[in-house]
Amino acid sequence: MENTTEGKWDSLPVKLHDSIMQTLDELGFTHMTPVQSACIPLFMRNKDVAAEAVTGSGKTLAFVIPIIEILLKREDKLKKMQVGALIVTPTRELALQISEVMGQFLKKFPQFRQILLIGGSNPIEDVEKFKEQGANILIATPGRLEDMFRRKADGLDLTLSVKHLEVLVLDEADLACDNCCKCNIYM
Ligand SMILES: Nc1ncnc2c1ncn2[C@@H]1O[C@H](COP(=O)(O)OP(=O)(O)OP(=O)(O)O)[C@@H](O)[C@H]1O
Repeated sequence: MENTTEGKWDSLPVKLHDSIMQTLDELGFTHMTPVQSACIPLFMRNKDVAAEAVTGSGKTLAFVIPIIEILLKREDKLKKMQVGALIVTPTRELALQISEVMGQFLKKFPQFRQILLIGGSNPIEDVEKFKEQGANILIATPGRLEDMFRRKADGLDLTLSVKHLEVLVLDEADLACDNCCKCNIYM
């Protein structure tokens, strides 16, 4: 990537976990992109962050890394059905991409489970998967997410699971709100 001019990862004011540094090394990502060096320190100090950056500027890692760091720093470890982070993204393709990146990093953190909740499959399969494997990080498109909140009768109480939420990411929020007529967010 061309635009990785913002210093090495170890120049961040907060030290990243060794396993994250190792994964970055394996990926060959020696330097941060501007959006990463701007967002990661704020995120890790639990600030609200709104970032606007062009496609391909490395936004995904700017929230994937802090999510893992924030969940690692929790005093009460997340249990199987406790969701600590929710990423909402407008398209299935974006959700898949984020899940792949998250998966690369979670290989070294087997204590965390992620689940991808997107349309195009039978929602009952998602309910069963969630109940069976649990999930601490949700990556979802809005429609399927809303569906999952209505599955108490099928044995999934998502409202209860998200009581432990620490991080909410609205990826491509402008696009999501352009497409969405179900909520009261106006931009
Ligand atoms: N620090 C880095 N060094 C080198 N490559 C990187 C770095 N961060 C991300 N990349 C790579 O750059 C590409 C674009 O990153 P990413 O998909 O996160 O961008 P984005 O801003 O989220 O794009 P989009 O708006 O399309 O979602 C990916 O292939 C990713 O692996």
